[in-house]
Amino acid sequence: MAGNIAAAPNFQAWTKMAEAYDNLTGTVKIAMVGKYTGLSDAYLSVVKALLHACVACSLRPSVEWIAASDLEDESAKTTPEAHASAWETLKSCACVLVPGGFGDRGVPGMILAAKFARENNVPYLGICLGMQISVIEFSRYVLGLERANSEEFDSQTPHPVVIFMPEGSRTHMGSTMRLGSRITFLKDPDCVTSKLYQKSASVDERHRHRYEVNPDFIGELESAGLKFVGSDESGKRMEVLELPNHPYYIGVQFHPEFKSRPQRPSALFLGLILAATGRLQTYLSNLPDSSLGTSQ
Ligand SMILES: NC(=O)CC[C@H](N)C(=O)O
Repeated sequence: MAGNIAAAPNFQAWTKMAEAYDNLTGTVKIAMVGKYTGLSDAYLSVVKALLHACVACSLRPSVEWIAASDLEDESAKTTPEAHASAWETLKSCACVLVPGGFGDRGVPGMILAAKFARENNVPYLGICLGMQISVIEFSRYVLGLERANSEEFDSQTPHPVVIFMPEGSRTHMGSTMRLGSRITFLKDPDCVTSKLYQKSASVDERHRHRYEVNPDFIGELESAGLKFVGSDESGKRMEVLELPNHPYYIGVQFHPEFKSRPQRPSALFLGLILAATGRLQTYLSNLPDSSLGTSQ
């Protein structure tokens, strides 16, 4: 049964990558603003996706964990040292990432982090909850809807910019949770997201959420400058937002970290690291030839 004996594994490419990583000297500081910052395993896929993207850029990631609640105004009164240090750390980073999450703890701090990134041209990637945070932030501070919120955090909000949109899927399990791989259509071939995904018109990424951007507010948000460049096949579920005229400001309802692999970094994590190090425009203008081989 010689035919069934596995060939000796070929670790050449892996060894080369590991050796290259051992010799990397440059680092990039990434502010990770979340709820469970004491539990880095809670965001393991995100941390690995950052590593894959950084290695593709010949850099080491330096992940700076910021407890979102330390950024809040309330913390300036109750824990002034933690507040000062959280802001100092945020300001020292080359980019900001707000990962997925559930529940309202830390949400006001995440909103402040998204506002800081938007106003100061700091590259930002918001994943799932992080995208919803961007929409709340933009609604409050650009549209002037002071109490804009997600129904998840304030069921009485007069401006529900993020709402529960049950799907009742016959093909996907998960009760009220929208789970699994779904196709996102990118309508504008010139948007940064489409370019990063090798000029794709659609991408297939994984989901894990209940709430979505309220379709009733899309017109108002877009007129004020926030662009929804990706949606599901119905056109009603927003999947990707971008802020044009910003070095890199992207929010995604899906979780690009789950399909990231060593040597096949997630397109959007790669974009974040390239933008954080001032290399995004060169990379985009040289596509497709200089592609770093992303995961889709
Ligand atoms: N995975 C997430 O970030 C979920 C975001 C939000 N809590 C929702 O259910 O829609």
